[in-house]
Amino acid sequence: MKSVNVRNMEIAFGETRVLKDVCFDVEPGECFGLVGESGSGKSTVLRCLSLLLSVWGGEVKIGGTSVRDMATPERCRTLQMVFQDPYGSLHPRHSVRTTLSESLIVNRLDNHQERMEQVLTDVGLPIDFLDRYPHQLSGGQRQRVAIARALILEPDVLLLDEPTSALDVSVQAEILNLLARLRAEKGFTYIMVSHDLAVVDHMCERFAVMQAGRIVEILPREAIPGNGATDPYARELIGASLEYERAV
Ligand SMILES: Nc1ncnc2c1ncn2[C@@H]1O[C@H](COP(=O)(O)OP(=O)(O)OP(=O)(O)O)[C@@H](O)[C@H]1O
Repeated sequence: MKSVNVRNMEIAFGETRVLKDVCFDVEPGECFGLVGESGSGKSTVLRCLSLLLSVWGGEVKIGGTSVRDMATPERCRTLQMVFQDPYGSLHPRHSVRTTLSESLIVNRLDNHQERMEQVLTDVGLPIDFLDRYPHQLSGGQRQRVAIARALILEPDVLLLDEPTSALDVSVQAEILNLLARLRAEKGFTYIMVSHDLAVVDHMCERFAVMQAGRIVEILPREAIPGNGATDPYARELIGASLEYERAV
């Protein structure tokens, strides 16, 4: 299990400063949430962390090593990302076998068939799904394949960018339960972006509230039910979510 330490992360697109002095620490094996209004910079934090965006200021350490000091194969085996949209993130003409074996080939791992069968079993899919294509899968099954693709390199840290928000409500709980089970079994550290505080309450030990590129408060999940936030924006966000839940 590995810790994640983010220090003074900042990035600008043109003249617009999108992240400003973002700092947080995630314990080994913890699930840490990022919440906040649309455009506050949550996904950008994950994209900087994973070096999908490379030109940013500050430092990220995973298990004490700076992500910038890791060679690409080491970084891929340390940190993987699962995206919101399982339709967009899988290549439509690649079978599940091709999708999973690509990472194994690039990272020069052996025992492909055994690893692919194990990872499909881990995400609760039958082994004969290896020969299916994305259009032959439901939304939930596609997201399971996307999770399998992230898991097959046996990373320490998973970055989850709204992993259930593109799915039907009935499937969301299944995927969240799968992610919770995998964390318990494999000791992953999760950083999870969500706009849904009920999901954060279910999954995360702590969460950061972001507004306009800054973290305004870091709270334990226990702060949600009684709205224990002190920052005015964080109080407003939690208050609105509690009100919504009472109304539905
Ligand atoms: N490559 C880019 N070029 C220019 N601006 C960008 C780029 N990527 C993100 N932004 C801007 O940065 C800001 C933060 O975007 P980001 O996607 O991180 O927000 P978010 O909090 O994840 O929002 P949402 O909840 O809607 O996904 C937005 O104003 C967005 O338009």
